[in-house]
Amino acid sequence: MVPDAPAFLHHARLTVLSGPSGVGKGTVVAEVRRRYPGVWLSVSVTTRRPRPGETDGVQYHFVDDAEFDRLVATDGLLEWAEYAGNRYGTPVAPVRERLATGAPALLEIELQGARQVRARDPEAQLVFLAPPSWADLVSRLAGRGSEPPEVQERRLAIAQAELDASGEFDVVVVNDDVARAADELVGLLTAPSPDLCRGGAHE
Ligand SMILES: Nc1ncnc2c1ncn2[C@@H]1O[C@H](COP(=O)(O)OP(=O)(O)OP(=O)(O)O)[C@@H](O)[C@H]1O
Ligand SMILES: Nc1nc2c(ncn2[C@@H]2O[C@H](COP(=O)(O)O)[C@@H](O)[C@H]2O)c(=O)[nH]1
Repeated sequence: MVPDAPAFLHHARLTVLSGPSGVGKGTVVAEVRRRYPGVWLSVSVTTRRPRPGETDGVQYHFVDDAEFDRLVATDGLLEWAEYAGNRYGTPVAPVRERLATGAPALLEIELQGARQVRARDPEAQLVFLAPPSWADLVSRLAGRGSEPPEVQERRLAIAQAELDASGEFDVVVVNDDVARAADELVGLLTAPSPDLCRGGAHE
């Protein structure tokens, strides 16, 4: 039987997983959730069109520009960014509700959003997923085949800047192997926050 979540997964900490497009964030998170279905992942809103196989409300909430504008104007997003011609954002209410229960929350977002989360919540744990090499990243993005070559080029140009910023993150996990990277991410999700080790933020 697959356990719902590790018994020690009880610290209300926000973890952000970031990294260049095609590095394998979605794949590694899917492996973590296959093992532990109780690991909670925020569902972002995006103005990007769904890919074949994507379902509204599962991978993303797919919205139009007017709805995205409305969410920004009403402070409905914890963070948001424009990325390769589309907008993406994290609905704030579900994250707040999740953390209020004392359980951890995971976001899978790009660099600008990770920076915004850090500014709003300095306790958040920022994890950068890196490819073993540039050539691996290029071949993974191409091999996924979900974007035409010109969009892949645009994403790879952004990826270069994202890799340069990996030093801003608390931890860098190399996705050389999905199962191994998932092990590492589970360890990070279940690690007590440094603040809790000191005795709590609100004393
Ligand atoms: N460790 C790995 N070794 C080889 N291939 C991998 C590995 N991890 C992921 N992949 C493959 O790389 C491709 C991209 O993975 P994935 O879609 O998870 O990336 P992503 O970082 O979530 O991308 P995006 O940010 O664009 O959503 C997929 O085809 C996936 O199967
Ligand atoms: N800042 C945010 N970035 C997000 C969010 N949801 C996803 N993303 C990132 O966007 C890119 C592209 O995603 P794709 O699904 O079009 O390949 C990737 O890096 C995602 O991690 C979000 O809510 N905020």
